[in-house]
Amino acid sequence: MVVKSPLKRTVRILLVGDSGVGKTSLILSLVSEEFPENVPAKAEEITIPADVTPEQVPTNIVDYSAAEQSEAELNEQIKRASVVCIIYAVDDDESIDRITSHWMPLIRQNHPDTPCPVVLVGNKIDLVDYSTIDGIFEIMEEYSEIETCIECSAKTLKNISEMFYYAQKAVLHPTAPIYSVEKADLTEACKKALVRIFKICDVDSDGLLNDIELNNFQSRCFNAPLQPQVLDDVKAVLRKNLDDGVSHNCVTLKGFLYLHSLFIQRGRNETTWTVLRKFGYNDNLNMSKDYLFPSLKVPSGSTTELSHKGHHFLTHLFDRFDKDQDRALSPTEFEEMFSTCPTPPWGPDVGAMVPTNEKGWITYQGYMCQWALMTLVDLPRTFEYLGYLGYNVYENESQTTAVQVTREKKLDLAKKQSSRNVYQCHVIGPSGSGKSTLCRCFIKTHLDGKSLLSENTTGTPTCTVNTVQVYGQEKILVLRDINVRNVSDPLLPHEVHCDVACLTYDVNNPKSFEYIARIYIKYFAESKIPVLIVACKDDLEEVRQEYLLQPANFCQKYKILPPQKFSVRGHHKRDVFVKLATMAAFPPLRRMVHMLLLRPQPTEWLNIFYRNFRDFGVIVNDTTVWWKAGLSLAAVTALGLLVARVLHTDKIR
Ligand SMILES: Nc1nc2c(ncn2[C@@H]2O[C@H](COP(=O)(O)OP(=O)(O)OP(=O)(O)O)[C@@H](O)[C@H]2O)c(=O)[nH]1
Ligand SMILES: Nc1nc2c(ncn2[C@@H]2O[C@H](COP(=O)(O)OP(=O)(O)OP(=O)(O)O)[C@@H](O)[C@H]2O)c(=O)[nH]1
Ligand SMILES: [Ca+2]
Ligand SMILES: [Ca+2]
Repeated sequence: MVVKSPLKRTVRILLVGDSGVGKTSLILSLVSEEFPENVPAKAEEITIPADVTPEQVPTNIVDYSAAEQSEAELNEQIKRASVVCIIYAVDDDESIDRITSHWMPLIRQNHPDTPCPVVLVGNKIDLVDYSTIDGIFEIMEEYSEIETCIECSAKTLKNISEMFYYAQKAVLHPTAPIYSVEKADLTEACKKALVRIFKICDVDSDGLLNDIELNNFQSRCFNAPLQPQVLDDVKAVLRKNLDDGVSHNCVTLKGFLYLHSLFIQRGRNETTWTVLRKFGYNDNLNMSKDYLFPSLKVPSGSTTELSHKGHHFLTHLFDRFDKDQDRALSPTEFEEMFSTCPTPPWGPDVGAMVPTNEKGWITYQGYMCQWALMTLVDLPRTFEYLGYLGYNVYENESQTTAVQVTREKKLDLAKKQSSRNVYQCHVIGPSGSGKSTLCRCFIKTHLDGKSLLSENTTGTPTCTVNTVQVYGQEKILVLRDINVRNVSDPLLPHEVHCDVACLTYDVNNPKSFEYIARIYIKYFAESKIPVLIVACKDDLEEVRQEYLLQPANFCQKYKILPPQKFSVRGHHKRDVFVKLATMAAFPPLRRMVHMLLLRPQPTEWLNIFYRNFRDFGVIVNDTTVWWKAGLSLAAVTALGLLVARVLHTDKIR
């Protein structure tokens, strides 16, 4: 698939100029390829089909005649035109003076916002043996929207098709936005765009484009490789004209910019424009909305994750910019990576949300988690940044291929397993029960319990993201700390809705369980959302909860997994996260049927498992059902994980 360039759909060429200069004759000469002796005052509007025009764009040619049209009609036509050709007769000085005294002001007046490109056409050169071009150049300097001038003759047909070609080009590849004739240099906006393009093409980020990078650039933009001879010629031109256009046999940024100004000076604007459009720029040299925000339909109940391609692209990007290969991005590496974007996609506070190294620099894992989170909660932003980073150019397709839309949740539920890789877990519990600490533990794997507790936690974000292994497969879990101000405040639907809920209480606080018991009964007991109750601060003394049921009994009554003990000072802090991710990945198993044995002899769990089944009169089925997680039995045991037997939920209900 080739990325569609945001070209204008039709080109509308309007011919204006004083009476008798030859407008109608020019149009009819073009169409009939011979000079018509007798012409009407005004030619009918002509449409040239795309395939016979040099730029493959349908083109309308519109005549104007003062004899047939009012001032108002003329203004209307000027407004509708995508380019205006002002025709003068080379033998008529009056018609030349009128370019500046009448026509240019009239055109400007009708295009107050964005200038309309203009082509100056001197007709009837068959009548004189001099050129008017010198005087015309002066006018061109005065009006930047005048793209070109040309002298021609309707009578001898000289430069007739060229005139219409230039008009078409003036619309499709205008000079004014990219090159300042006055300064004889690229415009600032064009330079900025080309610098970004240079950086994206500079795959090894050494500030130079080597032959391979140049070739890739050429193939991507023009769908054809550079001939080796052409490469040498290009470098020879640079060496001849610039001191530092070539370095180590590679093209420098300065050389790259110089080449573009050379193309434009030679009238080859289309070369530069093709490059700019390929990299997403519109006619105003902004990155176009269509390019940055492709549309992708996401049914409700589905989520968005990075596809294999997206993952691959971002991994490659990371490797490119992790210059010292320490698997983390230093501030400089981070800045370099996002230098092709208007601003970085996330700020320095990201360290509080995803894994970092000891220095607080985002690790590869943290970086991928951050992208996963963005793709989940703010897909347009993922598209936008992939666009800035050059995904479309590298892959030669739209950013939508970097993302996959997951199957609707109800299908996951029906199939009793999920195809997703990213899950959302809501952490809910009374104030002080240890929610924030739990979330911090999730990402600060390099800190011990003591440092975790002593860390200054003000401004703790509501989200933490990390990877978790579920049966040997890497899943991403997003923990969202649901801050409830008052115990009596109701939870909003978006605070309830998630893939798994983690309800926390403080074993040391007798009043803390009641809150989550009520939350469970009110919001989760009847829902399909799996719930894990977490007994926090397990290192402190466990006290009796002031509630009609003690936590373990409560779980039994509601047929949910028994409370998972957790302490920042504990040794197996990750168990809780693995359990949450597993429950999210296998949603129908919200009742305790689903067991995950984390270490070879976690007899405690195994016992509870069987005991619970006995308690509820469930017959334990002996056949072991292995999840189709793509893992063989051997692989699972080799990983030290044991998947327990599973019963169909239906049997318990
Ligand atoms: N010698 C010469 N005569 C031309 C040329 N082009 C047009 N003419 C003549 O100039 C006269 C005016 O031409 P038109 O095509 O009617 O000019 P126009 O600009 O359409 O004029 P209005 O319709 O009055 O606005 C006619 O007699 C044409 O034959 C040319 O290239 N060379
Ligand atoms: N001993 C011990 N103290 C803990 C543990 N977890 C958290 N704490 C302490 O308990 C207090 C509350 O912990 P937080 O994580 O802030 O609790 P929270 O649920 O986020 O509270 P709010 O933000 O008010 O809703 C803090 O002083 C923590 O240091 C733990 O495992 N053991
Ligand atoms: Ca006419
Ligand atoms: Ca690094």
